[in-house]
Amino acid sequence: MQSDAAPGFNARLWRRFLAIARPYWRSEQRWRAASLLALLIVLLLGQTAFNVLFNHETGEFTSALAARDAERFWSAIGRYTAILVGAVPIYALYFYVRDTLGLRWRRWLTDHFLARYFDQRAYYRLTAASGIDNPDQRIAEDINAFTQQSLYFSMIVIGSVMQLIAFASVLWAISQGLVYFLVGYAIVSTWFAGSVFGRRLIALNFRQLQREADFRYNLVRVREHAEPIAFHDGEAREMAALQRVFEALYGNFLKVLRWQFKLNLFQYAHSFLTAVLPIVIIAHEVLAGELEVGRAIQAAGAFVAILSALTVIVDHFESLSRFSAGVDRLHAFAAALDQQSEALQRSPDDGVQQIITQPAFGLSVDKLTVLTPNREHLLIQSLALSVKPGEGLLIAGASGSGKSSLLRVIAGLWTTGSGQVLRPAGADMLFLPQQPYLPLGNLRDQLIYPQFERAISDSELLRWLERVNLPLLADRFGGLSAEADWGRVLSVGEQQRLAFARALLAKPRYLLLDESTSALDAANEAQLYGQLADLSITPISVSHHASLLRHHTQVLALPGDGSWSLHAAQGYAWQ
Ligand SMILES: Nc1ncnc2c1ncn2[C@@H]1O[C@H](COP(=O)(O)OP(=O)(O)OP(=O)(O)O)[C@@H](O)[C@H]1O
Repeated sequence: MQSDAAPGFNARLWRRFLAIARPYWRSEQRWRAASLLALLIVLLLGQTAFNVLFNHETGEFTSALAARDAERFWSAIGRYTAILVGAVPIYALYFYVRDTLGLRWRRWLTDHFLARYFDQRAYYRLTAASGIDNPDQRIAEDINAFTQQSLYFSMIVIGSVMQLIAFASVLWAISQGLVYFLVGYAIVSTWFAGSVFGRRLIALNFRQLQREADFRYNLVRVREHAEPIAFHDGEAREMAALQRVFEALYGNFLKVLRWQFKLNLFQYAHSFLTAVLPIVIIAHEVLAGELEVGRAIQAAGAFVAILSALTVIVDHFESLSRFSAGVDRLHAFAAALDQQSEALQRSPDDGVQQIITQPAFGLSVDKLTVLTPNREHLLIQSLALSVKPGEGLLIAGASGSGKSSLLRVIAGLWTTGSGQVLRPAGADMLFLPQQPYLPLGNLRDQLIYPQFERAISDSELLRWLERVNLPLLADRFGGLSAEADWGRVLSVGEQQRLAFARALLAKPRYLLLDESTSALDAANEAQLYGQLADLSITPISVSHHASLLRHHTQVLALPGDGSWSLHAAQGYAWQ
């Protein structure tokens, strides 16, 4: 898996963050989002106000205790309790609103990325070309982390500014020297944290996200290919591969931990010093009787509040570095999706030739030259043919000669090469692969995929199952509403017949069959092809079965060197 460029903590990251964040705040949901954000800021203001009040009362009852003034002490405690009653709901509501807004943002951004992921089959092209590892993780987890963390950090920054304003006057009134010291201290510690830990931790966290995703992807592959692995007795090899991927994850995590340890040393030294420094600095005023103890405590509280506001970056360094790694991963994903769509929109004048597909009633190709997606191999050169309705085409040739590739071109999945394809649009042309795709869902879903909204009666669906020689299938699983992992519980031949029933039901004018009946016996195969003729569906088949000749009118022979020849199916001498 190719890695994205190493990230950094800089203006570029900020621009990337804005590029991902901005669309939601300009979307149709912006008013709702803005109101929740405004509410959040109000709640944050409330929190800051309560922090100041708490700090003040803490100073008050400490001074009262020091002066052994019971009345002053109990009245301060009374006020403290009243403040508490007001503060608790504000604090709780703050988190509820923040996370609700985060969740709404996540839903919008997920929809947004999913739409781009499925637009013009980007999910298909991405796997082949872009070098974007684990798009699933980017959609499922990176978006979640992005929305949550963006709000978390924004609120921290806004809260810090409020805290700064609220406490600055308190501290200024008590000790101006402390304010000067504090500003210098904040600048030095932020600079130190940034220069020593910055780049390093971000790059390590970036790699960690990637390795975690790789590990999970490898585990998913084992689950998906459990049967072939078991047939191969491949456990040792799979386990070794998984251990290797995990070792890479482990090694990187160890490095993260070592740097976290150093960062923690610094952060704890920083925070303990913060607790004691202000008292040390103003102790002489208290000792000289110029300042009440409570005022000193209040000053120390204000000092800590302001310092934490000024050093937000130091305090949140670890999570900020993970956040920026996630921003980079999402940005790379978005950029790859944009690239895909730009490449598709590029006109032939841009110098890169593409196969042009246009809608038509029948199917024909002209001057069609097909290259592999990396443009390295010429598969077919200057092909010209037309398939009239009712006159099926059988594509024959050695393995690797480009038979399936031609179907991919006709289906519009590949555009590398030149020439023209005229083909029926949309549902008038359908594709049946050798290994059928059986989506998650019940038996009914398998038959009507992908048009789930189509209303077809159960009796009709059952009739279609009978027509592909699966009369007992529904009964066997408890009816059409039965759910199962169909790819596992059905034999490949049954899966092929089920997919065939789906194709018959959709009744396209042309059906592309890529060895779609390879697992069936000759009688079943003949019966299915017979159904195509009954429904006036014209087959364009890739097959190694000579028995299929009689269901087609023409044969396209591909020897594998780019050349081709077209023959009448009747009397064709199968090689
Ligand atoms: N995504 C791809 N990128 C690069 N080369 C590819 C890609 N897909 C297929 N090829 C290559 O293109 C050639 C033709 O592949 P294709 O799948 O069309 O063969 P085929 O004639 O259908 O073979 P078979 O009968 O074995 O299924 C092969 O050499 C294959 O390795």
